[in-house]
Amino acid sequence: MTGTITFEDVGMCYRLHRERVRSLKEAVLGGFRHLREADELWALRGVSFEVRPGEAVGLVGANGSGKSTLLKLAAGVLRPTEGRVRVEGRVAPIIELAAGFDPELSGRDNVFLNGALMGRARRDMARRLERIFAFAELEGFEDVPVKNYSSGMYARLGFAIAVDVEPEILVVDEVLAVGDERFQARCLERIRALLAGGTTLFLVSHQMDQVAEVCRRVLLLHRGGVCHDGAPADAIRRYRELQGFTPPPVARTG
Ligand SMILES: Nc1ncnc2c1ncn2[C@@H]1O[C@H](COP(=O)(O)OP(=O)(O)OP(=O)(O)O)[C@@H](O)[C@H]1O
Repeated sequence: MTGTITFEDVGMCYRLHRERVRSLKEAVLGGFRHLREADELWALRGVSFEVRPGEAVGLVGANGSGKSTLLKLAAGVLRPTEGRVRVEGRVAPIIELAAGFDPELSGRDNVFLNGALMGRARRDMARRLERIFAFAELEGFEDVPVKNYSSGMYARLGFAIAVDVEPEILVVDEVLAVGDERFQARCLERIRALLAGGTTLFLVSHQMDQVAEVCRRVLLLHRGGVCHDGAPADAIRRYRELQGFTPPPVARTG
């Protein structure tokens, strides 16, 4: 069904190349060369779940637990080493700053580039240009190469493009944290409007209040596996337990 994301026993293994200096004896005998060793790192292993059309699912976990890797698999940017990822519907990924952007090109040309990456015709994107720059509040920056944008401006443009193309699945990685508070509020408002229209949302965030506000279900990742899948309050409590974190007491007034 359109808007569905299915992971079946998914594993993702990265190859890491590490440089190791040989011992003095090895170096003298073999010449001063660095030895390259290939190590495997399983960022995800045995991950299975299904996100149904119109669901708003949060993804939380400590740094390095595999959240971005999981989103990149859902967005089709990565292919799993093992298992199966099935995505039915048009995905608009807002993955990481500058993903899908060419820094040398102008903001306008990057809109066309991003549109093409999401399978949109140039004519279609031309029709959307003005609205995209208006939502991003970047009028006047259409012809500036995006390498001269600030990180917040990048994030604004990326978000504005993704939400304008009416995606069936919106995949959002942490970018909301980059925009200023007012822009974050506008992004959340737009996300809610898309959810009301039936868009599926997959959201990574370290801001637990944001996750609890937008999502009805949360997956908690721990060392590359899903260790909780359920109501946001329970997942957030487990997450904090795993981190050994107790939120500070709320200050009382009056
Ligand atoms: N391109 C890559 N090559 C090698 N290892 C990688 C690559 N990308 C991620 N990793 C490793 O995979 C693991 C999971 O990384 P990932 O970025 O998915 O975590 P994350 O939960 O999104 O972290 P964060 O909260 O810091 O963004 C980490 O150990 C990381 O070092």
